[in-house]
Amino acid sequence: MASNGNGSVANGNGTARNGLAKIQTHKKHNGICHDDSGPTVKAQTIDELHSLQKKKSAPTTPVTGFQAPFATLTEEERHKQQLQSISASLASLTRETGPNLVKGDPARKSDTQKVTHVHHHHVSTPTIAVSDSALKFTHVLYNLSPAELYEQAIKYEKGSFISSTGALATLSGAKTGRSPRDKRVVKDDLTKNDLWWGKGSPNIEMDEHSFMVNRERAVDYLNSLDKVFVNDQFLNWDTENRIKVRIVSARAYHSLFMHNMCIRPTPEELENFGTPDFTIYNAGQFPCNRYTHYMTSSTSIDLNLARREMVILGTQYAGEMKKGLFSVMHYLMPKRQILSLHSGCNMGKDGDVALFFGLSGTGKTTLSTDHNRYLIGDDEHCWGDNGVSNIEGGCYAKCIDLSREKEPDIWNAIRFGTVLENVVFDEHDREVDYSDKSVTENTRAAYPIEYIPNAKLPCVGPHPKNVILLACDAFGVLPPVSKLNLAQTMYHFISGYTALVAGTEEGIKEPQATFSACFGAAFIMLHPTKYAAMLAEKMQKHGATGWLVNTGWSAGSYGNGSRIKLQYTRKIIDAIHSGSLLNAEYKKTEIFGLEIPTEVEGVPSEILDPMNTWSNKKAYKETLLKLAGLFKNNFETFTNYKIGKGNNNLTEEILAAGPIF
Ligand SMILES: Nc1ncnc2c1ncn2[C@@H]1O[C@H](COP(=O)(O)OP(=O)(O)OP(=O)(O)O)[C@@H](O)[C@H]1O
Ligand SMILES: O=C([O-])CC(=O)C(=O)O
Ligand SMILES: [Ca+2]
Ligand SMILES: [Mn+2]
Repeated sequence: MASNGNGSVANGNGTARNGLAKIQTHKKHNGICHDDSGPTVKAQTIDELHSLQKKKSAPTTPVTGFQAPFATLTEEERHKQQLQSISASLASLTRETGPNLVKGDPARKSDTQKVTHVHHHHVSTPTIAVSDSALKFTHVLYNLSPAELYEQAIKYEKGSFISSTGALATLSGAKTGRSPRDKRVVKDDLTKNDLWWGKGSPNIEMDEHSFMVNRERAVDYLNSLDKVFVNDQFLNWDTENRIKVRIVSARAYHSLFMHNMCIRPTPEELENFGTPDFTIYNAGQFPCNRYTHYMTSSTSIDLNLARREMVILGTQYAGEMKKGLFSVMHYLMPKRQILSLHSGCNMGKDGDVALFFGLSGTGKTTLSTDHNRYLIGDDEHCWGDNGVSNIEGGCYAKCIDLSREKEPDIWNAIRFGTVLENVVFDEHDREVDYSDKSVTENTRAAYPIEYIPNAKLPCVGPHPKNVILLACDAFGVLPPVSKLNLAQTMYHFISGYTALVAGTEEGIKEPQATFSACFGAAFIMLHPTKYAAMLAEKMQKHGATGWLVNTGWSAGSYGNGSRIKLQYTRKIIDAIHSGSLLNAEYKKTEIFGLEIPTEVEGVPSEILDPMNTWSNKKAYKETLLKLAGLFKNNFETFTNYKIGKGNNNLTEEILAAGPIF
């Protein structure tokens, strides 16, 4: 076929042979057609073009004078120090030479060339490599940004996808929740008298040697990889009691999760980071060795307080890192007379602070995320002499049955940067189906706290006015709200009650009572009475009021009744915050002796006394007695302990504040 010289194929009369109009192109006077007439790119080769795309991050540390330890160093020296610090973290403790570290992605040649001369800190003069691992390089991906971590996850981690709203949807593997029975704590001269051991304690002992075996296993695994992720971040918004943490992990998912959940350092803070106070080695893809003493499964989460280290083997569930660090805070903070709390926390416009205690799934995140109040944090706090501070830099919300209408702020936080764990989505449009439990019921979203529009930054506040204890009572006999005196607050705090529903699919199942001291027995390190005494002292000193809120069932147990509407629970919480509930009219319930209001604005009065909502009064009474018996049995282990110092009679009052029948 002939061409007419300007590139289009046509017959002589301006109409293409198939009858379509002739394609008009710009005709330059020399008769040559150009692809376009716009400005051209300032590159001669494709590599050059790509190099234009990214500009170097701006230098972050202004030279501020001699108070900053790194200020006199060149950027290159600073990088070298950082790498040496990381190399020290990753060093095997049994070999002469540590890993050779390189900053950057091994897939990118230009990154690799940046720093190839940094060697292990032990090695100042060249030595003969004694093992193959000493010959290879480990690439360190240090404090990557969410965008970089997305790229890593999507390129290299199966099961990573971008959801329709921009979140990173991923899978945590075989474990979709924490493994408390696989937690081990090194028992040594330091911890044997300090910590809570034995019945009811979450601290299952291991010896130092077994810890080192697991540590070496994790470090060798991590060093065998082409690359590891390193996060250097902070815990605790109270800057005087801030802890520097380093997380070494093998997955971009883990790095992004911790980026969101810990406090993110500013570039300046990062450059002056120095040596971490605590290090996590997350080798979760790799199992522990069951021939190792104290190992009872392939999963082990090991805490060594003396070494300030934690090792994770055999579970990729990211919550282990979050809650592992929380355990560390439960040890370190009380030593400084600061109370660590498994609670949410928010603040009203007038500065009134509320704490929300409760076990998993009782509503800490849901109820502390309140559009009319400032969010201080959703899960882990400290209460010290200056007030409260959040330990974390992010939130970890349950997603099952999440709806835009009921929880708009959480819904809107699920966007670019958020980690979405174990959710199910449409294969084409990536719309998440929050009702789908195919992978697990424990679907989760981890997002930075700034994603909540009314987050209080920095996340600190004054002393709490209200202390709200949340229980999801699947028996349906606890009132939706009761006002507690101090002894009752302590009784319920130490009991740490909630009821879970065993099986949600196969029809009616018996609810199961869970008692977890301080609403967080899985994370506390000292005896529960130590935390209880501190809470009592602080509540008394600052005049805080205690409340018990049942976010669980009404009008019958699970199977007959139904969960109290979130809308009603929110009204109850509103009335607590505003102070109006303090002045309501109260009556006392039988057995539990709880003070219940007769009216709450926006809540049908008949549901305030659970007895009214049960059609079968006999069944109500039986269930109430059954639950009271469970409380009594559980509390027996605490009857031999004294709460607080001196000859106060709080201990007796607390014992008397339980159910009487
Ligand atoms: N009346 C209610 N009050 C509070 N939450 C409710 C209520 N009814 C249903 N829910 C649901 O219960 C769940 C409460 O979970 P939430 O994430 O707040 O738990 P959590 O206490 O923060 O636990 P975790 O410590 O595991 O993060 C949410 O999915 C919420 O939608
Ligand atoms: O730790 C987790 O996996 C989630 C959580 O907040 C809890 O269980 O209290
Ligand atoms: Ca939560
Ligand atoms: Mn929690």
